[in-house]
Parts: sequence; C-alpha cells; structure tokens
Amino acid sequence: MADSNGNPSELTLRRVLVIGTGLMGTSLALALREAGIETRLHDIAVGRLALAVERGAGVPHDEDLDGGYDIAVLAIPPDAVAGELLRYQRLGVARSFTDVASVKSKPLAEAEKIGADMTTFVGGHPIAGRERSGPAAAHPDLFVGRPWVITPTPAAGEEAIAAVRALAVAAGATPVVMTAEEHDAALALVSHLPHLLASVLAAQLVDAPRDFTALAGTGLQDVTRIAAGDPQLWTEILAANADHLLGYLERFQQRLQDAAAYVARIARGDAAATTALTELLRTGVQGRLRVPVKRGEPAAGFATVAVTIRDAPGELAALLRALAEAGINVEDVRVEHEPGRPVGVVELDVREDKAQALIRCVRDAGWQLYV
Ligand SMILES: NC(=O)C1=CN([C@@H]2O[C@H](COP(=O)(O)OP(=O)(O)OC[C@H]3O[C@@H](n4cnc5c(N)ncnc54)[C@H](O)[C@@H]3O)[C@@H](O)[C@H]2O)C=CC1
Ligand SMILES: O=C(O)C(=O)Cc1ccc(O)cc1
Repeated sequence: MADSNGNPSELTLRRVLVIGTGLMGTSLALALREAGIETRLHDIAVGRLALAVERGAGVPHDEDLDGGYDIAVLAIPPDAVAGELLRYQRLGVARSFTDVASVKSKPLAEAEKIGADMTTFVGGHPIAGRERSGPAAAHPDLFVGRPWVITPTPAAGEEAIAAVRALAVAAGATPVVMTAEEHDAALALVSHLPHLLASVLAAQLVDAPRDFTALAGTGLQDVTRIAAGDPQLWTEILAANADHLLGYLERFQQRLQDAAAYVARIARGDAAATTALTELLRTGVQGRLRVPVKRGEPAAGFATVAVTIRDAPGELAALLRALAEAGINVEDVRVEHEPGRPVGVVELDVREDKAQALIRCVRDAGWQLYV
C-alpha cells in the first residue's frame, strides 16, 4: 500500500474506537464525528464515558464490533499505553492501533518488551491540548492546524502508518513523521521544560500574600497557565522523559545562576552588570521570536501597527473591511479599550512586507495610527 514515492497511500477511516474519553479522546472523537467517521468510546471511568456520550462524541463500544474498527486510539495516560495496547491487540479489536501520549520512547519500549505486535502499532502525539482534563474541557477544533507527530518504528506496517496519518488529517491536524527519540528530545525543550518551570514559578505564589497576587497581570497568567495541568499526568510525562529533560534543566539552571549573579552585582551597586542583564533579556527577545504564533509560523517577520478607532458600533468592522478591500491579510487582531474613553486601540499584526501597504490604507481612510 505505497505510492510511487514510497509514501503510504491514503486510507479512508470508517469506524474508530477511542479508548479514554478525557480531554484528548473526547476532543478527537468529536472531531472525527464532524468529519463523518463513526466513533465508539470506552473509558474505565463510567462518568467520563457518559459525559463524552452526552456531548455527542459517539456511543459506547460494543464487543460485537471487535475486529470491526479501522483503528483503536489509546487516549490514556502514558504509563497505561503499553499494557492496554497488548490487551486490545489480543482482543483483536482493530486493524491498527495508536496512542496520543505526550512521550513516545517509553511506551514504545514497554510495548516491545511485553510482546505487543509492532506491525499494527504506530505511536502518535497531537501537539494540541489544554491545562484542563476530562471530557467537559474537550473541543472538536482542538487539533485544527496543529502538528500531529507520528513515530513509526521500522517494524510498522504501511496500513497502520496510513491509518494514523488519516486520523490526524481527519482531525484537521498536519502529520509530522519523526522517530520517538527525536520527538522526545524536541518536546523536552518545547513542552516538558516549560511545564516544569511554570509549576516551579507558580509554586512560589502559594505562600504569597493575597494582596500581592491580587496585583498580578496577564504576564503572570501567561507564564503560569500550563502549571494548572493535571499533576498526576505530568509526573508521568516528565518522569518518562527525564534524560532529555535533565539536559535542558541543567542549561536553564546555568542561565538562572547567571541572572542571579547579575542581579546580585546590581544590588551591590555595580552598574556594569546592567549591561549583562540587558544582554540576557535581548537573548530572551530573540528566543521568543522563535515561538510559533499562528499555524506554525514564527513571530519573526511580522509587524504590529496600532490604530485608534472610535468606540462605536461598526468601527472595527469598517477598518477590517477597508484592509480586506486593499488585499491585506491581517494575521492577528487585539483590541484594547480604556473604560470611559470614547476610543479604542486596535493592534494589527501583518507580515512585514505588507506593513507599508497597511499604513497607507489606514492613513488614506483617515484613521490615526502608531507604528
Ligand atoms: N492534556 C493535554 O493537553 C495533552 C495530553 N496528551 C496525552 O493524551 C493522553 C490523555 O490525556 P488527557 O486526555 O489530557 O487526560 P484525561 O485525564 O483528560 O483523560 C484520560 C482518560 O483516560 C481514562 N483512562 C485511564 N486509564 C484507562 C484505561 N486503562 N482504559 C480506558 N480508559 C482509561 C481516564 O479515566 C480518563 O478519562 C495522555 O497520554 C497525555 O500525555 C497529548 C497532548 C496534549
Ligand atoms: O496548553 C498548552 O498550551 C499546551 O501546550 C498543551 C499540550 C500539553 C501536552 C502536550 O503533550 C501537548 C500540548
């Protein structure tokens, strides 16, 4: 089942079994149903299964259908994946099997060790999620435009690879193939380290006076949001990727020590240390530019233009319409209102090469702008 380039050909999914109807499983089942695919559900927690069914994610799995699924998706914690994979393979429920766990090497190694069939199993990880768990937090659009990492081993059969690709595409995601080892090295830096750091930072706040935390702005919300994630699940994720995580954690520790040394010198009145501190902050600005902001595109290469508009019905729509008519695609919009003031500020993000055209268009139409 391969095309002339050696890529697995397309496969049509008709019926999918989702095992684990929490955040990920229910979101996936909702997305698959929107794509016209029949879904059946199972969870060891009957309340979670009932809520997923209630939300329209599918109907409970019926053993009469064992053998009738194109693919079974294990949307359960990483440490449960290998054992459940073997169990469901022995029951012969589906032609192919995958998981959605946030770490890939450990479940794979465990599956091999306990004798799971590695021809029908291909690991997967949708890089999409939330800091909330359970079916109540699920959303069918969760995967739209997001990468979905697929980690086939050399033993993996073409049908299983094609089935996992089809699953990712049906959910609106973009399949990205890599090894489990490459995945874990990358995710340690972009997901597992940030989670641990957010938790450490948020833990500092536990003993803080309430009148201090009451003053927190969106900055603190931004850097601590993911710390609200399920501690049990994240312990499994961090422990399973401890080797890669440790390397990044040590480098982070070094930078933090440097920062602490600069601050200590500044506190002692050594003004020269401010240059070193500024340099570190500049490096942070550079790193931040590498964080994708929209559908995998980096923030670098974008320009932000602020426009003041009257706080009146239709004013924002008129601005966006004028830009659309000029053929300018706005990548992101933020609106700031000052209570009691008759104007609002609209921040428009556009590609740098469109910035001049945007400025001309906004000026010609008579709006006030700030670059
Ligand atoms: N939370 C997130 O943002 C993301 C999570 N993931 C991965 O997705 C998987 C699921 O995570 P969430 O949906 O967030 O967790 P969740 O806690 O919302 O859902 C997990 C569900 O699995 C069920 N379950 C546990 N063991 C089971 C078993 N043996 N058989 C059947 N059901 C079982 C639980 O009752 C629960 O309903 C994890 O492996 C996680 O690493 C991947 C990407 C993002
Ligand atoms: O909440 C967020 O912003 C996330 O980054 C969610 C997330 C959590 C775990 C994953 O394995 C993948 C994505």
